[in-house]
Amino acid sequence: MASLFDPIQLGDIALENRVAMAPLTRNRSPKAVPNNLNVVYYEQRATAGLIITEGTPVTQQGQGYADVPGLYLPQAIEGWKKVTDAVHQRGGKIITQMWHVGRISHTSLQPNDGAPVAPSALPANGKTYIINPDGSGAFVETSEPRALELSEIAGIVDDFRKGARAAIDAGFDGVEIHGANGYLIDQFLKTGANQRTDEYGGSIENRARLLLEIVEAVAGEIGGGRTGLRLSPVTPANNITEEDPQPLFDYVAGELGKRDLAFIHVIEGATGGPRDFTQGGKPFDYHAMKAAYRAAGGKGAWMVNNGYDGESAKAAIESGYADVVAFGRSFIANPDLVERLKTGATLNAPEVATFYGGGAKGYTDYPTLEAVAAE
Ligand SMILES: C=C(C(=O)O)c1ccccc1
Repeated sequence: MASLFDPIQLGDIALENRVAMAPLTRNRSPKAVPNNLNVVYYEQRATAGLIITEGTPVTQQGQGYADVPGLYLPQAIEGWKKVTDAVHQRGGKIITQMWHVGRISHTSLQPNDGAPVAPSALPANGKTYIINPDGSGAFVETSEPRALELSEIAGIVDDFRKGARAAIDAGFDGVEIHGANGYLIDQFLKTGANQRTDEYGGSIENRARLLLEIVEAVAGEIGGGRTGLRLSPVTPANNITEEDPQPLFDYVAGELGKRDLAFIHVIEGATGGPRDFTQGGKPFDYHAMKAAYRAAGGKGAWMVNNGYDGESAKAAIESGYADVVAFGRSFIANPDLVERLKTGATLNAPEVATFYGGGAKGYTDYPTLEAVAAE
């Protein structure tokens, strides 16, 4: 029976333990370039079995929030090299989450102040975070999106392929494709945001087409053994809705099972909220989704996330349901989370007020057990 602290092979990536750091947006990389403070933050958390970086847009069009790091500027790749070197020197493993926000953006963040793009011209009626000309930060309404032309879609698929190559050039051990939380790929998957009438809309097969094309392009570029994918079947994040998630995600899981991937990362319930959240009026069966993946030949690790603590994480691994458990807020506040879970030590409480934006406070100043003992 496996334990949360046993090593595991995630495709081509060997992990020391099964505790992953979930992707966490922190808005601390001005001009989309990773900086030395980011290096310290990730290095501090290198004892994670796997670090998944914050969402990292593959293009400026894919950027939806101020001060998030990208994969599309040469100086950003140089910045990421410092991060990956530091984590590797501590013996850690790190991948980046490749992101396209779709409609969750604002004209001020878009190329030529243009409209954000989406499967259909349906606004998210949500909020995003921008930096005003005077340097002050502000949450604003997301801008009205425009529907992507059919002729534009191949270019977005290629942007993910190029992003994956850039990630490997920056020293990452692999990538996670961000297919969750109401961003572009999730917008195409779900009926609440996708009302296209071409081959990317309507049927489940058509709505899953973009996701599968991106998976194939990325795995084709860097190898499936260094490619993972994050999905969120029922989340309401960014006002995304789906009228019948089970058949959609059983189909997606079955199609992914036919492709070589290192892992599938599933957010259970509402992101950062209730695990029993549902859409379409009935409970979602995550075990059925995993069974569809394995039945189709899927050999990638099964990573789970959302509201896990030490005990429920250990149970999920020891039962054989999950192979890896990803922790978000706990890693914000506990750089040495693995040690704390192993020893049953009390966890630092995360300070929500400093989650997004700012500097070292609430980012690199959380104490480790070692630091407290040395006081
Ligand atoms: C990348 C995010 C996600 O996946 O939900 C995100 C973005 C902004 C704030 C919190 C989370």
